[in-house]
Amino acid sequence: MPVSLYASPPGVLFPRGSPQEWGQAARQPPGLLPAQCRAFSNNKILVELDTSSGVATMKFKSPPVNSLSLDFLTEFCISLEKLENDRACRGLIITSAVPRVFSSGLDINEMCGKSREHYAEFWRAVQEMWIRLYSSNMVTVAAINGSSPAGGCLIALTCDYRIMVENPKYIIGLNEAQLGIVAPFWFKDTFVKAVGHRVAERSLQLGLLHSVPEAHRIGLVDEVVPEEKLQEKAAAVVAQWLALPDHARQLTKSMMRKAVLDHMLAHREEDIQNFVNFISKDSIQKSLSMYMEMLKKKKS
Ligand SMILES: CCCCC/C=C\C/C=C\C=C\CC(=O)SCCNC(=O)CCNC(=O)[C@H](O)C(C)(C)COP(=O)(O)OP(=O)(O)OC[C@H]1O[C@@H](n2cnc3c(N)ncnc32)[C@H](O)[C@@H]1OP(=O)(O)O
Repeated sequence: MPVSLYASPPGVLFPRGSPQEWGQAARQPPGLLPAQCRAFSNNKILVELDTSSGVATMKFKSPPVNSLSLDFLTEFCISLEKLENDRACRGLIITSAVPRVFSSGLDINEMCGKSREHYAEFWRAVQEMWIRLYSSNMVTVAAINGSSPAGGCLIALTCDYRIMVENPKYIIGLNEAQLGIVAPFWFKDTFVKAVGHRVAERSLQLGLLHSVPEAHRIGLVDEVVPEEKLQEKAAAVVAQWLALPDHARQLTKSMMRKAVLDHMLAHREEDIQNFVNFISKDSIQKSLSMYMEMLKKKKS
């Protein structure tokens, strides 16, 4: 019997009315999926669950860069909840179906020129995503097949294990400072838990985006593999972790993560207010607009 880490995650988020057909298996033409495979999908995420191994693969499919918009975060949380409640699912591999990008992090458009109410709703969704993934009973592995700045890196850090594809063009890190914004305390805590205080402090203050070998060296990713080996390696890692009795692994995970999770849950409302006040400042809005301009110019 799985042990519930946080039996009923402090949900807030789910949208008024549910526009998508979420919760229904995708209507696959017969024969496309093996009998032991179930799938569900929405606009931004595809999930395939292999019921024989108990492992689901979640693929982000929101081009061009899998940015974490409010819609994306909502769909992400709904799919996590669905898997968490499915007794057939014990492990989760998170990866991208968009070439060269795992996730570009929070959608900057959600943080520019919107109302305070919108910022609060958006930030609550970001928190919810992190709470659900960080407290998940499932074994979670990030199969990072592209660049993964800021919120994208946070998703990877929140998993139990990170495997990244070796590619000289890919980068990963919490680069918030480069945008003139500040990684909140629970991003920082998650990062510190993975790489240690000194490495995290330097990386956060400088807003560093690390190459894949460097990310491996500092412990930000656990393993580096060629692209063609990624899925096989991720499956092997999940199988290794799932070989342990669920209750022992889950209680250990809960114990290791409790302090960080409790700290966040205790300061959740305050954190939303901090975010809203911070992001509403004219100077921060200007920094974000300039950053978006810079991204667009880089292309031309
Ligand atoms: C003291 C109290 C503190 C309280 C807390 C306060 C604040 C905390 C606040 C926020 C925390 C935020 C965390 C974040 O996640 S912020 C987001 C940071 N993300 C980035 O910096 C990534 C930017 N993107 C890239 O570097 C590249 O796009 C990437 C390497 C991912 C891919 O490169 P590629 O060359 O393939 O693609 P591009 O041509 O650059 O992009 C295509 C297209 O997509 C747009 N875009 C990219 N990233 C984002 C994004 N994060 N949000 C929105 N849009 C994005 C890009 O502008 C291009 O658009 P277009 O030109 O085609 O229209």
